[in-house]
Amino acid sequence: MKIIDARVIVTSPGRNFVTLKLMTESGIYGIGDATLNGREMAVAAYLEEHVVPALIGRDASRIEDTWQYLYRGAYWRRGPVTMSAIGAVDMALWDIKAKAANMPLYQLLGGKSRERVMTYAHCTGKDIDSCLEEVARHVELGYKAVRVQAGVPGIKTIYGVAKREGERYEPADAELPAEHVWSTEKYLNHVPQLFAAVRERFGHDLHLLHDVHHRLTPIEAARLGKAVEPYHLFWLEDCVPAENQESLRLIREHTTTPLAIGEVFNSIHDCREMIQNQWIDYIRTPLTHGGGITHLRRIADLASLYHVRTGFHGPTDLSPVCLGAAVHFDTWVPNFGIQEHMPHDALTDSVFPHDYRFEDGHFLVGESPGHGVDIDEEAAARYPFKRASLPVNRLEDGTLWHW
Ligand SMILES: O=C(O)C(=O)C[C@H](O)[C@H](O)CO
Ligand SMILES: [Mg+2]
Repeated sequence: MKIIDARVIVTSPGRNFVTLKLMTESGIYGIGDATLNGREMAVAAYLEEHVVPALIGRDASRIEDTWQYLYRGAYWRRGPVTMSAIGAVDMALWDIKAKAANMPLYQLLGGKSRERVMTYAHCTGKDIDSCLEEVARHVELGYKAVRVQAGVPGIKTIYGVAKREGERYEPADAELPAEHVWSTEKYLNHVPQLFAAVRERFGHDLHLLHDVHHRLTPIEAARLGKAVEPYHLFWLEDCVPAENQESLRLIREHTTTPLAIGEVFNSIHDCREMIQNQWIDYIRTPLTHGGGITHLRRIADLASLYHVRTGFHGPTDLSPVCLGAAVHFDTWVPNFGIQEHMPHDALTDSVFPHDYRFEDGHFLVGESPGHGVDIDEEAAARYPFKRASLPVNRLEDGTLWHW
């Protein structure tokens, strides 16, 4: 079954998405998500200029060979742009293979390991009280797990908290990077109070998560991990920037708070040491940025040997195509932990019709052949690309810090 055509579709129904559509001679097509927030056009150009020409005429059924061809064949291995491009091709090829087999993707991966996929929502508020209201609202919606982030007194703009009350949080909120000011001390003093308040009101059954968003040093992360131990977090996420995998060792030696990391990783080599040393509990690399199903399967298998479970990144800046494929992966993968869920808005959902469903705090996988997500190209064409950038962070003295 030869690939006869490929289209890179850039659309912005509220925010930017890059989608790869591969057409085969049999009429079956596959869809892959190639969205890299704030750097969308780099992946679109990589696909259009360097990948698509090499795909035409290839056998769509040779998924592994195509993966190796694009990875080894580029000579320049790894990196978010390369791996997102490969991820989109891989996702589209698995979609084609599953459609050709007339099976939902999870069947092709090995069938169901579970009936439903636990997911967590984001609860944010400008202060602790409004955050508690958001937790109450999400408990009401059925969520069994929530990520809790609140404004910190003395910090004007903080990761994870919407600009205005009632608005959705969107990190890429300006054409050029907005500048935020960060104070580690103010943050570290505040977070334990937030979790004390959540546990006091909601008890210990609800799973609680928190995203540090790479802002601490290892010893500061160790301090935070210890401070929140009484509140039994499901995980503490991205507590340090992790180019240096060894830095996770120190944190691990000091705290029993479970650690999740990896939403900015794109290869097994980014997390190999931390998995093999059991310094983390959850690996978050998503299908799009991590080279697709073929590569994430390899990461998940390695992780399973060391009691590390998956907790895929699932923000609104990955398209419903990535989320749909992830729900299939999550339904199959034996060492599943949790799936992030930042709901897309109705406009995005209308551009990407899908058959996964949310019910009672879980995703339910669809039964249509493939990964169950499509793109309405006519609708997509109505929303042209709009440049949007992620913010940068500075310490109070002006030093550029991690955002
Ligand atoms: O969802 C999360 O855990 C994030 O950290 C979201 C990121 O800030 C976002 O995807 C950046 O594009
Ligand atoms: Mg995160």
